[in-house]
Amino acid sequence: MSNQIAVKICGVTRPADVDAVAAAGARYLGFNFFPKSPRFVSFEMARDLSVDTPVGVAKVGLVVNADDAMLQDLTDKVPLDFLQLHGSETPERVAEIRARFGLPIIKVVGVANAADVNRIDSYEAVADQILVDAKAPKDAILPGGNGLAFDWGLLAARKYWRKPWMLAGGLTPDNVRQAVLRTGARQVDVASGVESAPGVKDADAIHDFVKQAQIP
Ligand SMILES: O=C(O)c1ccccc1N[C@@H]1O[C@H](COP(=O)(O)O)[C@@H](O)[C@H]1O
Repeated sequence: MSNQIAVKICGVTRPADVDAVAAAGARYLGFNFFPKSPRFVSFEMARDLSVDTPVGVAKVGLVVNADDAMLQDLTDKVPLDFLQLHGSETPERVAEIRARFGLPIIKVVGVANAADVNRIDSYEAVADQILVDAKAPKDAILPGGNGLAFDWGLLAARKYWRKPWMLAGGLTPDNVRQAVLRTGARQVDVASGVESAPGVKDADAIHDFVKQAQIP
């Protein structure tokens, strides 16, 4: 039976992580190309991990305000299914990347208040999916992957967009069920919440997360 709530496990770095993601029944895995992340992988590492990834698991490349040269090199070297834009890319830049590199785009919008939720509207026409994440604190080194949740109540009035969307930010095996029930999300994404240490994925936690995300 396929999982009704699609799960993305972001920031895999080892072949064992790919195996754990596939065994748990997650729909997507993410390779993180942001150099300051503890989950960073080189293009070569991601290409090797891609070979191990079963066809039923979509490979997402996470980049932050990447320029065309970086994206060209990335898409030449790594067989990705999606690009996840986790920076301050404008709707115009999202449309440009989508047209130039020919991959579906997951655009991340960081949310801390109702105005941030309204910003999602401007990306609906240009992105293939929206990822609603907690907005990173101003002094944070990472624009995501900080294990911070936002007030899910902010989505109460506006959780139905025309494009598929994912919920992210501080999700764990312990809170993902509540998050799905509170927000109506059909897709969820996690990085730090399934790790034993920053950048080190835990197979049991991945399994638990995917299981807990499913509403009986
Ligand atoms: O995980 C990272 O290191 C990271 C770095 C830069 C941008 C985004 C990053 N991760 C993404 O952040 C969200 C939420 O992460 P968490 O579950 O709260 O740890 C997730 O979408 C990752 O894709």
